Parts: sequence; structure tokens; C-alpha cells
Amino acid sequence: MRITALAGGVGGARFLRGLLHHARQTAAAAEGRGAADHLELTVIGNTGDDITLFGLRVCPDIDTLLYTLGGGIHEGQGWGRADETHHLAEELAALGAEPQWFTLGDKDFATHVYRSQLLGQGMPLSAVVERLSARWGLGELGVRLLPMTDTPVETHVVVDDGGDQRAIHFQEWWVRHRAALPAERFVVAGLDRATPAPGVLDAIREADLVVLPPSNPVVSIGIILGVPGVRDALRGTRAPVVGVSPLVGGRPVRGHADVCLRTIGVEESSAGVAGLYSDFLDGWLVDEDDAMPDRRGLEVVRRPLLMSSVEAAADMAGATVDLGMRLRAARATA
Ligand SMILES: C[C@H](OP(=O)(O)O)C(=O)O
Repeated sequence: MRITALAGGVGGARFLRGLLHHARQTAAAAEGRGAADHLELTVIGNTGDDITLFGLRVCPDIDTLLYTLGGGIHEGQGWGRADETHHLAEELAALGAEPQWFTLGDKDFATHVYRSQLLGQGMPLSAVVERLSARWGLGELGVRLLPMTDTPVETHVVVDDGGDQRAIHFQEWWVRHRAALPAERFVVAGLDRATPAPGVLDAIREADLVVLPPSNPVVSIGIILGVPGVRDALRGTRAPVVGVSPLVGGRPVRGHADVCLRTIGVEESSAGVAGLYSDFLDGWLVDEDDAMPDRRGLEVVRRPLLMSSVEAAADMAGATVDLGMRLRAARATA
């Protein structure tokens, strides 16, 4: 089965790790019956979070996907490497190098050095991500990771700083200010002239199922949807598109999706998020206790949506796939 997912960082990566876990369990059971259908997963990652720090190109969402799916993530943080040291950052701080609000560990630094070296030699980001994916064994897992675009794109936030409006990089708003600085709007530099990275549109058009994990609907999935051509491909694909709400009781499980939704004037609810995807969404998973008014053409399934463990994420992913397969079967007989 070919599944294509649009993903941000921590939320997306944890969900997709659950999807791989679910697929392994299903394949093992099916093999016993001689009916294995292996998962081919294409992940389209958000690059709007990307930032240049200390002269190095850092791709936080792509790296979180690599480390989580590849088994090298710092579980407690959800980002960065497990068993990290911080000698380089300490030395930079001693030198007075800025910024000091973005934590980079030594092993993580190696990723950014290598990526920057390859980009500096003229390699497109998608080819760099392919190299990094090989390092993390993603191919052996049946996973192809694509950046949404090779065009440099950066999300900025126009903030109100004591009556003064100014634009700061998304990471400065998110990491340094923890999204507490009042935001007026998001501006995504480079997005209007971005082209989808090789394979992105075909992965959406040729999938059996397209999945939207519970990533931030504004600054993760919303940015991918802004790459010219992506939204049209989602509207045009024959695959059902099934999403998972990132909100439980109107509150994000992690991150600041509520603040981001408020900033763009959308209700902080599962229904509000579904409205952002209404032109292509076929199925929607919401938390058991969440209100979700009926919407024509949208099949809603209720599940506990807390990814408290790999097993819990696998259960959510399994429900997502089941809903997608049900929608596919219904289309085939329609
Ligand atoms: C919910 C969000 O998920 P992401 O957009 O990083 O996948 C987060 O972890 O902050």
C-alpha cells in the first residue's frame, strides 16, 4: 500500500513512527496468512521552519522526522539527538556567538555541517535529504522522505512588540518567545515562487491513501499546502485524504496550534482545523470527547488521540488507515 503523508516535526514524526509500527504488526499477521501487503510510505516534510544558524542550514522538521523514524531521537524532548553532548554550543556561547536561544547538540551539529557542505556544493535539498535518509536507514523501513520544496522558504511572524510591529523568524517566535509574543500574521518568504520538490506531486497523485498527521495545521501542514501545486494535487488525487486532529478539547496536545489558529482567525477546534482542509479532506479522526458537527462528504471517526506511547500512536495510525481503506472501498463500489 502506498501512503503519502504531509508532516511537520514532533507530532508528525511520532504519528508516522506509530504508522510504521502498525504496518509491521499488520504485515506480520498477514504474512502468516500469505497475504502480506507492505507499506511504502512517502513523507513530505515541512521546510518552512528552516533557519540558518552559525552559517549552517538547519531543517528542524526534516531532522525530527529523520531522527524519530531512524531511532536516534531524544525521546523526552521529541527533537534533537539522544545521548547528546553540547561542547560546540558551549564554546560558541563562550565566544559570545549568537543566537543562544536555539539548542544544538554536537551530533545534531554534524547533520547541519554535512547538509550545509552539500548545499554549498550546489546539491538540492531533496538530494541532501536522500543522503541523510540513507544514514538513518529510512529506505530499509520502506520510507521515502521528501522536503516539500528545494526552494529556500522561511516562515516569519509579524509580532507586536510593545506597539512596534516587526517580523521575526518563526523559530525566534516559537523557541525563544514560546509563541507568547502577540502575533499579527505569518509571512512565508519564498513560498509563492517555490516549486514542489521532485516526486512530491506524483506521491500525492499516485498514493492509495494520503494522510495528514496531527501536525500543526498552520505552521507545518499549512505551509506545505501553500507550495504551489500541492493543494491542487490533493484536490485531484483519487486517493482518500484522511487527517488526524491535532486538538483535544480545543487544546493542542503539544506545541501552540491554538495560538497559530487564533492568529489566522480560525476557531481553535477540530472543526476549525477540518475547515482549513475542507476542499480535499475525506476522513477526519477526532478525539472521543470532541464536538464535531456533521459535514457533508466528511467521514468522522472518534478515537483517543493522545500519542502517549508508540503503541498509542500505532493505534491512531491504524484507525487512520482503516478509515482510508473504508473510504477507498466505498469509492470503488460507488
Ligand atoms: C503539534 C506539532 O507537531 P508538528 O507540527 O511539529 O508535527 C508540535 O509538535 O509542536
